[in-house]
Amino acid sequence: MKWSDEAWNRIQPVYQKILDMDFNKQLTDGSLDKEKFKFYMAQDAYYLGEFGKALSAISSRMKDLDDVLAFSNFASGAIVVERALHEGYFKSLGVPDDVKPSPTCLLYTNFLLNHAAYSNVEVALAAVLPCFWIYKRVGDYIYELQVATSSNPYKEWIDTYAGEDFANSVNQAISITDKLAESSSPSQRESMHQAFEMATKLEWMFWDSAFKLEEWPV
Ligand SMILES: Cc1ncc(CN)c(N)n1
Repeated sequence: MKWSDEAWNRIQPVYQKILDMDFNKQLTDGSLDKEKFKFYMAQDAYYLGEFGKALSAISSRMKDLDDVLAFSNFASGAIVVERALHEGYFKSLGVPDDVKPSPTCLLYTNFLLNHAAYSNVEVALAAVLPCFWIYKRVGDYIYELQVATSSNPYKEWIDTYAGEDFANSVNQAISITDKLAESSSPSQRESMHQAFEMATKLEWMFWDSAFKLEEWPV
């Protein structure tokens, strides 16, 4: 069985919880409170900048030049989206440019940067993979359900992750991760699973923190 098939099976309980989240249900039917979406957008812009740096660090650690190029393209793609959020949603929603990360956002981005810098590269790949794969699956799921209510104010955001370009990046990231997993030892493959599962939980926490408008306790 491919590493990615095993990984996807192992995260099913958390993935189902993600589909069931109020944030995603309300985004789908368009009833999500604007403040929550605004909070999410601001945090996501911070997240994407740090995610771009993690992808860039991973790119520099790859051996195969095609993989260096792929991760370097993913990194620039993340930063292009971050810039577009500032130009688009930040202006239309009135989000200030200097976003301070929430506790969950900081936890998640530091988790990714830490793996990108210090873990074996295949584990670093497994840590960033949910950022691609879960968004693709959740994006497709929301897209399918929202068609009936095309007046949804969040339609533009929903369309972003249901597009073909993103699908190609996701498939490429999965197959590079599988390739590295094939030449990894059983214990390295297990470390990859643990990083993948932890990042999946952090994805859940990221949506949850936006729904709660999470603040620093002190
Ligand atoms: C938190 C989060 N995770 C993943 C993605 C998709 N790259 C995102 N925009 N934001």
